[in-house]
Amino acid sequence: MNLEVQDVTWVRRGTRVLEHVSASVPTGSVTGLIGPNGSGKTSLLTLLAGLARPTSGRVVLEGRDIGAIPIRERARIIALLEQQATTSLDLTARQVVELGRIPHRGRRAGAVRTADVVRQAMADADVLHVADRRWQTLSGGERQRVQLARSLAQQPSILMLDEPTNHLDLGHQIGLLRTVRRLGITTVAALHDLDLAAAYCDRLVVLDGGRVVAHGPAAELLSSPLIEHTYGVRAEVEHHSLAQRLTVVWHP
Ligand SMILES: Nc1ncnc2c1ncn2[C@@H]1O[C@H](COP(=O)(O)OP(=O)(O)OP(=O)(O)O)[C@@H](O)[C@H]1O
Repeated sequence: MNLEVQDVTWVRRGTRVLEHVSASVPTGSVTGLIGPNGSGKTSLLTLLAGLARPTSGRVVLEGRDIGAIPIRERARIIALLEQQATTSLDLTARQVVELGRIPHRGRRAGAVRTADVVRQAMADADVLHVADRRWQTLSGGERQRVQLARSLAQQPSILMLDEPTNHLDLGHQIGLLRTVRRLGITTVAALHDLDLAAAYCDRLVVLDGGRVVAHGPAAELLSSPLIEHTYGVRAEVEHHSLAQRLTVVWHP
């Protein structure tokens, strides 16, 4: 599923939160959105997920304007894991994950057993052991992983993740991004951790002030000038020979 942002500008309540943004999300790739707080990452994910319309420009999914795709059809294609995903309902973790199956309800073609899909999604997100716990009793990291399982249960072609590693310990941060890579779903993830972004993304798009200031292969894009210019932080970007990836060493 090819997804493209074409010269998008979005004005929200008088603020220009995205300006002339163009980007493409190649099928099967993991694209990282990086940039400082308020640079427009969540806004771009919101438009990519078709949850709002840009002021100008287009978001195009397989040649169709995303706004023209009916909500239920869109929900079978795209899952969005929001930054503060929550539920006010008194549900168990498993029931929260089952909500991901709603867009597929009543469909006979290729019917799969909901219970199997839900179990697999919970295994992938490492939350089977909390399946029967009430949502409200889960820790922040457990909730985050249950919401990931809910997105995976949606069986989307495209996965949007807004700061998915929030609340997660180091092992689960790595585990989540490895899982996403292993599943091979086309993914767009807003990330703050530049080491993780360099290690697990194929491509990076760098936003600053609502504009794309750099984009390219994750293995090459990060540099000292880019980090200093974008984040106002002096840092060295080194190739770690043992880990075989770029690492960012910042100066105090
Ligand atoms: N509903 C809204 N109405 C008006 N402006 C908004 C709205 N939501 C966000 N903004 C503004 O849009 C800009 C981009 O916000 P956005 O949440 O997309 O940034 P972000 O890069 O995801 O930030 P963070 O890293 O802090 O999550 C910010 O200036 C923000 O204040």
